[in-house]
Amino acid sequence: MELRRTMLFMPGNNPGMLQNGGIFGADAVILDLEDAVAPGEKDAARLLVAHALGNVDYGPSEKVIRINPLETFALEDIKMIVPCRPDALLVPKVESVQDIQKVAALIAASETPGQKPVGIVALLETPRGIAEAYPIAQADKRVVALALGAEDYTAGLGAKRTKEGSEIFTARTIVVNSAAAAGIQAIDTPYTDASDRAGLIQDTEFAKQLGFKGKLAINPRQIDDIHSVFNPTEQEIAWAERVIKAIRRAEAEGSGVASLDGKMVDAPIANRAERILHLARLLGMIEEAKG
Ligand SMILES: CC(C)(COP(=O)(O)OP(=O)(O)OC[C@H]1O[C@@H](n2cnc3c(N)ncnc32)[C@H](O)[C@@H]1OP(=O)(O)O)[C@@H](O)C(=O)NCCC(=O)NCCSC(=O)C[C@@](O)(CC(=O)O)C(=O)O
Ligand SMILES: [Mg+2]
Repeated sequence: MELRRTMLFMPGNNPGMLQNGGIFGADAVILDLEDAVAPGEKDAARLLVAHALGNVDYGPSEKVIRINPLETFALEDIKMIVPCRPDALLVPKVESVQDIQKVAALIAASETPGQKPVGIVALLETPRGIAEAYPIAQADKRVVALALGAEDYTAGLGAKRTKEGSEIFTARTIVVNSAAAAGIQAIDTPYTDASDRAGLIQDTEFAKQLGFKGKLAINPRQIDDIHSVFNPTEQEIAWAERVIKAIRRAEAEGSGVASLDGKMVDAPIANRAERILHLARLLGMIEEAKG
């Protein structure tokens, strides 16, 4: 599975940001054709984003384009953008299985022979989208992640948006559970105050605790802080290695349960340890053989 600890938005009509977006080390860059671009600028932004895909080096960052909703400019976006070989499309305001199926069919019709299949990240940001989260997550094999958009969502609810986020708790757990049930990733809503580092870290820690695998970002300053929350710590890696050793020892003795520092270690705990070690390996924090 791709690393998507950070997915950095950049407005599709801002040549400076599109040019530099690859230098910040985000796991994914999102070139935005939707809400960051005014209706009158959609055609120009589409051309600019297509040009950036062909000419800007985004390094190892996954290249994701946020298209417009199906009922507005999605068709034009997909026709021009898909042949430029993005890795995935971020589809906003997804509300149903049919939305995903329509986008998947349009992508298939625009892919060129031999092209790596373009994935879909479904952005759930309406009450109906949250209500349909699991069917959406497993609507098509192109769907690689669900993302939560809390600003549009709380506007749709008529809820007050707060810093501590109690109004989005239910939506967050629904998104995480639906993604996990479908075997794909859940990506958390952006933290919109780009100057509030402490708030960002706290919000990201909570998202990680709930099971999110990454967070949307709006400013390059947010990237290192989000990564450091999602990266396993040295202590977590050491714990995971000890858990795996303990469970292997127990298995050799014919048991599925081990004791580590007086605490029970069994299959789900070993699975959690394996996930930590897998992430640590992906990040080059440990070598292959150590797991
Ligand atoms: C937030 C702010 C205005 C702050 O401005 P500031 O001026 O304070 O930025 P500074 O930090 O001072 O910039 C220092 C240097 O970094 C460069 N730089 C900044 N940001 C960069 C970037 N993103 N990519 C590359 N480069 C960047 C900048 O060009 C400068 O470069 P240089 O001049 O060379 O020094 C700015 O970051 C920004 O515009 N962000 C993107 C906003 C955006 O895309 N929003 C739409 C997507 S969210 C969304 O839609 C979610 C949702 O769907 C969710 C829902 O529904 O809930 C919804 O609907 O809301
Ligand atoms: Mg939105």
